[in-house]
Amino acid sequence: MTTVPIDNIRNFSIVAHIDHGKSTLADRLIQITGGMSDREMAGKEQVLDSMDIERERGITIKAQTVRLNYRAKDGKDYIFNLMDTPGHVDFAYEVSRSLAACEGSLLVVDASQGVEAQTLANVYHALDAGHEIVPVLNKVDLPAAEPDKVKQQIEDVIGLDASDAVMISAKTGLGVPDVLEAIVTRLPPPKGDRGATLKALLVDSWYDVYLGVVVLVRVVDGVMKKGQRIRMMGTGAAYDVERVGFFTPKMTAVDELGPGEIGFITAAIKEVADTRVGDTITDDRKPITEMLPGFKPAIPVVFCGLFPVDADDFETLRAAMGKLRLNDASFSFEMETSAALGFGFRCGFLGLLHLEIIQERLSREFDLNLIATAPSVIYKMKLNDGSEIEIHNPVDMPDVVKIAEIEEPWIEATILTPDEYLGSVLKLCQDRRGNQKELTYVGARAMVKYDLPLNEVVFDFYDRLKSVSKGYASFDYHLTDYKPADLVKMQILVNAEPVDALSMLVHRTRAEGRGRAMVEKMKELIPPHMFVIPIQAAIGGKIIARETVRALRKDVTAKCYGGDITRKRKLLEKQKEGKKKMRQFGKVDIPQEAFIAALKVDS
Ligand SMILES: Nc1nc2c(ncn2[C@@H]2O[C@H](COP(=O)(O)OP(=O)(O)OP(=O)(O)O)[C@@H](O)[C@H]2O)c(=O)[nH]1
Repeated sequence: MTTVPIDNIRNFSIVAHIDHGKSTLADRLIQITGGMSDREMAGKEQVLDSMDIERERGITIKAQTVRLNYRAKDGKDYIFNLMDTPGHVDFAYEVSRSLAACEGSLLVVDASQGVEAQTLANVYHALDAGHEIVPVLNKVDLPAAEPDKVKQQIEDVIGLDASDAVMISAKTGLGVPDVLEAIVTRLPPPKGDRGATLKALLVDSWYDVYLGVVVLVRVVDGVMKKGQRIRMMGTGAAYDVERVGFFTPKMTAVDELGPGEIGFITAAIKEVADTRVGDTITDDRKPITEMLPGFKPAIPVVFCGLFPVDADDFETLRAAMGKLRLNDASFSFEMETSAALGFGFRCGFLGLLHLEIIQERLSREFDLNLIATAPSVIYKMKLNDGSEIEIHNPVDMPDVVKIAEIEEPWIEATILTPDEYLGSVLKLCQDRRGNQKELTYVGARAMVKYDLPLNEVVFDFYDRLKSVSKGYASFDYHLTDYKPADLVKMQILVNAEPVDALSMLVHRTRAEGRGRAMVEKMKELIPPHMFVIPIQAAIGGKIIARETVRALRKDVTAKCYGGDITRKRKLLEKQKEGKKKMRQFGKVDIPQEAFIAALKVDS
């Protein structure tokens, strides 16, 4: 294999709002440049995030890269490294680190939809990474496409020159060859010195069942070779490189990667945790002294407890979480016990979507039936003795008399919505204690910026936003700072006993509404017992809402008149099955649905 001159390399990402056609375009580029045969492509839509790769890679949110060969109109051969980036707000961190390995981005905007919240968020990440950007208007085959309007939006809202935007239909293939030429002529090649000592960026790493830990690298200077002894500067660990290669998207082995190239290496690295994303890799024998800028670690911001419905599943749950964590260092968990729910885990996530993905995978792939407690954010508490603590589980909150001040995290949210839903969107943000910062228009759509407490967003904000805007509003956010807040710990008492899994920190002004909604939901879902069950919401000793489940004597076998014994047994079996989905709490059986419903209520 001949080495390619650095000037003939182009490293780029595709940034877009969800559904604007990023994966479809990536597939087209792979197909045209011959990265996969038509047969391989057929029936395998969306190569970049297809289910098999998702399975192989363990998790869809991981960035990955594909190398493409392209002979341009100038007659020269180019190498493209196309780096995939996740689209969702929770993974902004992963987007930034993928972008750090490239010099340019294709900004894909659906010409029938226009600029959306994540178009903005992602393009700003690309600009922050110093990228050259080529705007691409997709879906021009649709009758509703309005490319001229969308070009204007890109200029007005983002401030990018869109006069040379490439017009394409990733679906039909129209205009896609122009994208390939634009990559060559409008994106810059990487810079790097082949003769210098090895300096490479550790972009990502994951566990592969056959190869062990695979590390994705971007070589900046020098050459990464098979057999070379490398050193990870951040951790200080040294390894002998065993394999070097790239993805086409199939794994292809080579002897070396030169400056500007992106590919993978394997070495005898035991665990993904031994690699630090953003670390600088150098030659162990003559190490460089200055590290690359690196990244801030992704820190969990949303926490919740996950408990198996069936206590016997605890070990299975622990093993399943361990497996998921292998390829997702931003997911954290530690053991937790709850009087109501038994043994489980306190888990940390990058955001609500991340939480949903993990929960969904635990139940789908590991067949686990789980109860999740109310999501919580990290609160900072200043205590009267001058110390400061961080609380991410309401159960750990110290006695109120010891607390001098509580601070909660705030976010800045950007929401784009068609004008007709603006009123409802503003009301939703206002109800969630938001402060409006800006209201402008992007074509016919309103763009609002709100400061919101993260604590109010973790409670079904996405769902509410979608429902009040009939799915048309788009949303993006980033954390800003901590602000003092008048928060109280609200408890739910069933039969006069607090259910720890349902305690939460809420703003004082919102406590009564939420407490009322929760007890009402619980009342509907707790079946009548042989005694009266009071359900109360309380702050400290003060009851703020109350409902009562009336008593009922329920004899399921009474109907059988003592006659048919098999029928009687069947009924008892059935009742036992029903019981399995219940949590025994004191003398009361609370069905799993009651926990879920109580935590989902909106007030
Ligand atoms: N009509 C038309 N539909 C397209 C075009 N490009 C993509 N689509 C469709 O738009 C939908 C979204 O495309 P994707 O490629 O999955 O979008 P994405 O941006 O990768 O979305 P995520 O993977 O969710 O981030 C799919 O149903 C595609 O078939 C196009 O040029 N024209």
